[in-house]
Amino acid sequence: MMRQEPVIAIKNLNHYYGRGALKRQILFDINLEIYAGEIVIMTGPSGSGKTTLLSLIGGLRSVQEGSLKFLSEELLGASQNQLVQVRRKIGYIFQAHNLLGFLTARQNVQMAVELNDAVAQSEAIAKSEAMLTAVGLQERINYYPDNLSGGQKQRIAIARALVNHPPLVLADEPTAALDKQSGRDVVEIMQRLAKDQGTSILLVTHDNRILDIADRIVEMEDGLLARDSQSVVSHYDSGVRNQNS
Ligand SMILES: Nc1ncnc2c1ncn2[C@@H]1O[C@H](COP(=O)(O)OP(=O)(O)OP(=O)(O)O)[C@@H](O)[C@H]1O
Repeated sequence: MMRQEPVIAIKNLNHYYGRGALKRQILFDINLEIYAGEIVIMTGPSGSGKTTLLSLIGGLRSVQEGSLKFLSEELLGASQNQLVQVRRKIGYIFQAHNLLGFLTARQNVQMAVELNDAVAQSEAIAKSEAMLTAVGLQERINYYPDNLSGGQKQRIAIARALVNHPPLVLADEPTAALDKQSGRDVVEIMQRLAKDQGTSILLVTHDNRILDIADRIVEMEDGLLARDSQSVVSHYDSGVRNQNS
């Protein structure tokens, strides 16, 4: 079977901050492909370039050198308008969930639906409630974020990121502020929804307790992609192990 086009295809990507004498290279010759439905976890020490790479993939920063394709569309040289269109096709989940405090759980999700396409309000409400139910918040639909736990707030953020069925979700430390069980719940919900919808997830984390949800783990080190496990236990490895046991 032929493999589909990757959702993300990065080739020989370099990135720099500063200019003139202060110019400093932050990313070095990054090569990475992410396919539909894949969950990729990115780890690496602080300052290794993870957030920079995530922001380039998310169309939040302009690509300077190399090639970065989102759904076959080249982002090197893309206009601001093109980047806006790309951002519309991506769900973002950040450590600080960025919910609006004066809106209820449902209204926070509904806003994402209404910003994205011209749907009737009743349909936007129905979609938002269905998504909040999918993340287990059916009893909390009309609550304000301040009256919910950290894990529940993060589940609203997941519902908001996934409600438009984006091909890609970018998550930066989504479990950082959560206790062990809530963090686990949150990533398992992300995993289930991603598999159901065929969404790819790129998740940056320092949280070793959630590595097992990944199809692949990539590791950044000093601006280089130091390690890329094509799968956590490759078929080849498990085959060899079986033969020898
Ligand atoms: N806007 C900026 N201008 C100049 N330098 C920056 C800027 N943003 C980040 N850097 C530098 O680029 C390097 C990579 O930063 P980045 O935030 O991508 O790392 P990170 O791996 O995400 O770190 P952390 O895990 O702490 O979030 C760091 O040395 C940082 O100081």
